[in-house]
Amino acid sequence: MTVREPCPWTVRGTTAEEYPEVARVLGEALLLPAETLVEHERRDPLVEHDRTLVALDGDRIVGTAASYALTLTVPGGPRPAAGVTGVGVWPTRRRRGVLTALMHRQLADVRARGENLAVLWASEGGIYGRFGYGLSSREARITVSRAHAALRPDAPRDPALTVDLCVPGETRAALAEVHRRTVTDRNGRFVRADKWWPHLLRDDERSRGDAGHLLAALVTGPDGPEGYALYRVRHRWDLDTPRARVLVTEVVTTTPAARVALYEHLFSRDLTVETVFHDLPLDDPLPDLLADRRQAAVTPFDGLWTRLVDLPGALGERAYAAPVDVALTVIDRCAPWNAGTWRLTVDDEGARCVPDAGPADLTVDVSHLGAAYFGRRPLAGFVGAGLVAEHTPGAARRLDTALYEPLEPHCGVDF
Ligand SMILES: CC(=O)SCCNC(=O)CCNC(=O)[C@H](O)C(C)(C)COP(=O)(O)OP(=O)(O)OC[C@H]1O[C@@H](n2cnc3c(N)ncnc32)[C@H](O)[C@@H]1OP(=O)(O)O
Repeated sequence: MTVREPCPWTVRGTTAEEYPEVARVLGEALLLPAETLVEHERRDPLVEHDRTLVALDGDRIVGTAASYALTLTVPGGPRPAAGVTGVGVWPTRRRRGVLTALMHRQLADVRARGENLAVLWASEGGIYGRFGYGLSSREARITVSRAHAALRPDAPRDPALTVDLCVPGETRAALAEVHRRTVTDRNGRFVRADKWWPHLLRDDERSRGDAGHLLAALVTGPDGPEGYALYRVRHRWDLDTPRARVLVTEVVTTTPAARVALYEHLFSRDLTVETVFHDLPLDDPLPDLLADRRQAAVTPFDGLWTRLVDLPGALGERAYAAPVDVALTVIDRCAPWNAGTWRLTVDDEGARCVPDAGPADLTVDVSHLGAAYFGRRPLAGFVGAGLVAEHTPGAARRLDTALYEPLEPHCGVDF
């Protein structure tokens, strides 16, 4: 894939005072009311203005790109990462290189901050590959009809657990505690700083849509909270027949029994016909817990895109499932410091990635290494597609074995 040369747009940082103008461009780009963005930000600040970039046409802002400083779970544990967000270009300035200019500057800034990775949720699948991002996770929407929601008799149940229905804002400390204990359970999750909660628990008319209030089902055991589910009920009657739906935005648990207690609570709401889990891990245990696993309708969707900002740093700070010694020629058109041949060695002394004179075992675009980073999108698949060149037979499989992670990644929060 070709990448434009960075175009001569001026890109600079911005300030909190300038946010209404940033929101004007971003809102128009994302088809959101700018005043809503500004109002949310005024009430519950989330934007990191010192990490927000704008592109200028004269003195007018025509493009924006921002990021959050995240502590992201990756194979081996939590690491600093840039959570890229707030990307938008004014409609009459598109396809003239504004985004390209923003992406180049942002990559350089992220690298200068010492963050080896950047991740994002893409509005469209065709945008970010050219900038070195690869789709690294798939998440799932799972729908279960109430008529077929019985769980297996041997699903783990704990009579010591209680489930209570709470106002989310009033039980935020318990939710945060449960989330904190589970953040390293899955790659792709990030430590949820306090400022995220008002956004995730927002319950105004806009966030409700045509559904009811946000509810928190909290599971508590003898030693305190063990899990929660956030959900709304969308009420419907079809003549004299109730047809409400339970819409679940998050399920977080510290034990299998707490998870079962929450599923049984969600499936037990009278007057409902089905439960829709908007974002679960692709390998969530829910289907296996059903008496008939085929009754779970699983729809995968794209999760995080990952970018190795500093390639030797990102590969060197990751944990591996097996030893490996492989030479990679890396193509990186946006981050020239990554381009060239590198030797990745994983042995008893740990992992290191250093420049190498070659010859290479594989030639790979940095976006495919980003896709493979969470250990669930094998490079062998890209070799099969003709997108990664394998010069040493078996090299991709050996690297995949080292990169392998047993669980699917799951971020769960579209930022
Ligand atoms: C992490 C997030 O915030 S995701 C949200 C992203 N924002 C949006 O979707 C808002 C609506 N869209 C926009 O604002 C703009 O169209 C953007 C930001 C997607 C692209 O901005 P532009 O300034 O037009 O991009 P730019 O001109 O730098 O294009 C670079 C290349 O990407 C391609 N490209 C740009 N947008 C798209 C797209 N949506 N789909 C496929 N290719 C695209 C261009 O064709 C160009 O290709 P080329 O170099 O081969 O000619």
